[in-house]
Amino acid sequence: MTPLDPTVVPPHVVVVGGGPGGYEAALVARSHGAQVTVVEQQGMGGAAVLTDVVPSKTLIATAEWMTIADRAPELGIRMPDDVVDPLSDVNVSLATGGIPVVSAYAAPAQALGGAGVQAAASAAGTAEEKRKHFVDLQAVNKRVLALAKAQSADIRGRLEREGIRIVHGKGRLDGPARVVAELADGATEVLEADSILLALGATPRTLPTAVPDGERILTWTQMYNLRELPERLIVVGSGVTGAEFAGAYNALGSDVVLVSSRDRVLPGEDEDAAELLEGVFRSRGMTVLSRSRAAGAVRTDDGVEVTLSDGRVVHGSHVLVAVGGVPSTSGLGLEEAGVRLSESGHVVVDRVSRTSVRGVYASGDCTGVLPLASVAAMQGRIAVAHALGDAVQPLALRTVASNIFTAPEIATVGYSEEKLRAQNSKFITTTLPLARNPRAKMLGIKDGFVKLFAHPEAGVVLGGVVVAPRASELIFPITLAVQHRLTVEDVASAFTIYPSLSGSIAEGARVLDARVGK
Ligand SMILES: Cc1cc2nc3c(=O)[nH]c(=O)nc-3n(C[C@H](O)[C@H](O)[C@H](O)COP(=O)(O)OP(=O)(O)OC[C@H]3O[C@@H](n4cnc5c(N)ncnc54)[C@H](O)[C@@H]3O)c2cc1C
Ligand SMILES: NC(=O)c1ccc[n+]([C@@H]2O[C@H](COP(=O)([O-])OP(=O)(O)OC[C@H]3O[C@@H](n4cnc5c(N)ncnc54)[C@H](O)[C@@H]3O)[C@@H](O)[C@H]2O)c1
Repeated sequence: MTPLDPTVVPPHVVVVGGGPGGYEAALVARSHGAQVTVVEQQGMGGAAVLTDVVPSKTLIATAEWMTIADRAPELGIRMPDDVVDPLSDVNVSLATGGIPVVSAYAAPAQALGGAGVQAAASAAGTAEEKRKHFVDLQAVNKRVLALAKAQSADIRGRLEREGIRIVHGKGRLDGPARVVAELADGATEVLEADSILLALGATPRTLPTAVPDGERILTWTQMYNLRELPERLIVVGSGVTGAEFAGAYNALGSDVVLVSSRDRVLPGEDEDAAELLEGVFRSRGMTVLSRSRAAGAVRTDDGVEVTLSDGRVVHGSHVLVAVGGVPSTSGLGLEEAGVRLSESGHVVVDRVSRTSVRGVYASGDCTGVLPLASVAAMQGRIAVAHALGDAVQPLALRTVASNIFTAPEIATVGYSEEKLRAQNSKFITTTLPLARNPRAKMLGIKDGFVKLFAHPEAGVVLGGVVVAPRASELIFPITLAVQHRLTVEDVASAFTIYPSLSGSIAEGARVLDARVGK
């Protein structure tokens, strides 16, 4: 970015909202020489850091260890329960010299330290019952919240070090060039701005018939206050949020019922990946109620009752309502200032994040473009670059990589199969099941695949899907290929480690390369 002329008064950029759509932009504007104020009502990092991305992925990190532990017996690690019975008990003690055998769950528990997985051995009960003894949800959530708080403090510190002013309060527009911040003590502060960036984010959508009480009927932002593992968690909504929480709690040991309004979980995602995940969910004991809409939820004496629209009633100890988000755009003077909102309440923006008002930009979840932290940050960066007169590349969603943090994870980049078919594009594709990959066999991984799409004549990689543990890491070579329009030959000719999961990506590229031009 070109720095501003130091002899002129720097422009004042006011950012409303300190999530990824706001704070990244603030840093860019500052590095460009602008005077920058961020108005944030909750905490720096926004919902992404305080309630959404960071806490959910931290919780999932604990759940992931439990999933890994599930594979342990197949890898030759014996559970104390396998050996602790009246006859074998003595043998075990002798064989280990009297030292207690480390539980299959204990290895991850020790590595996790304070992450809430305990190594207590249970002599009896189902797998789920045993897990409950191992997961100390209070400790898990304590870690989750502490990590989120620390991350928020890090971001705040970084912004302050860069000379960005942070105003703790609720911002609203007063015309097209002024933000009024309502401060915690009831006072207001008026901020005149040369450019305004609205990075307002979204909040959980709730159903009027299932009002969250923070104890039994919960939104995802309230899940981290749970002190004990829910006996039976009903998750309403099988979008990414619902699927991630359902998978995590299932792995932690809750009995989970997933209420999915569609034919399959994860509507809009790669069909094969979604089907595989649903199969894995079911095989792990989760109940998936397909084509089932929740009509409402009420508390009972000892739990909750969710009524489905067809009249069926599902009983549980807790219900998580994960039915999407609502943009935080109402009551902030946006329309009064001329900012156009869509019917859903999202701020309408173009590809350089301009709203309908000159000098007012918007980024992130409040725009509804693609609700991902990475996209929010990119929109924010583009917005301030444009506002400060720099040359910008309009937002291109073709190369966005995303990941669903279930077990296995589902990572995608580039064109999806659905999109390629919908636009009648010519493409070739191949799917390599991970079960055939030597490293996967060694690791005991059976569920997953690598799928690639390429142009049939040019051989250019158009997109890909990886379903695997840590698919979020494995997708990167495909992202590079899509970003830089590499061909399947380029990918196939690069060395991969033997044995490695990424070997399947190169192998897939080789399969497609053999078909290019045929
Ligand atoms: C459970 C869950 C998990 C997710 N996991 C991932 C993931 O793994 N990876 C990923 O890329 N994305 C993930 N997302 C999506 C991601 O959280 C969002 O795309 C991202 O938070 C958007 O950033 P943002 O800056 O637009 O909004 P937010 O992060 O919501 O931040 C907006 C901020 O603005 C503040 N604000 C709003 N109005 C005002 C006002 N009037 N005045 C002052 N401040 C205001 C809010 O309090 C908030 O702090 C997840 C979402 C959910 C729900
Ligand atoms: N790992 C990640 O990157 C990640 C994680 C979570 C969320 N996100 C982002 O947040 C966005 C929103 O995801 P989300 O899952 O919160 O919302 P969503 O809108 O994608 O999914 C909500 C689901 O709930 C269903 N639903 C609505 N009402 C229902 C009812 N009464 N009964 C049963 N089902 C009902 C909808 O049909 C939909 O499938 C995603 O598009 C994603 O980009 C990303």
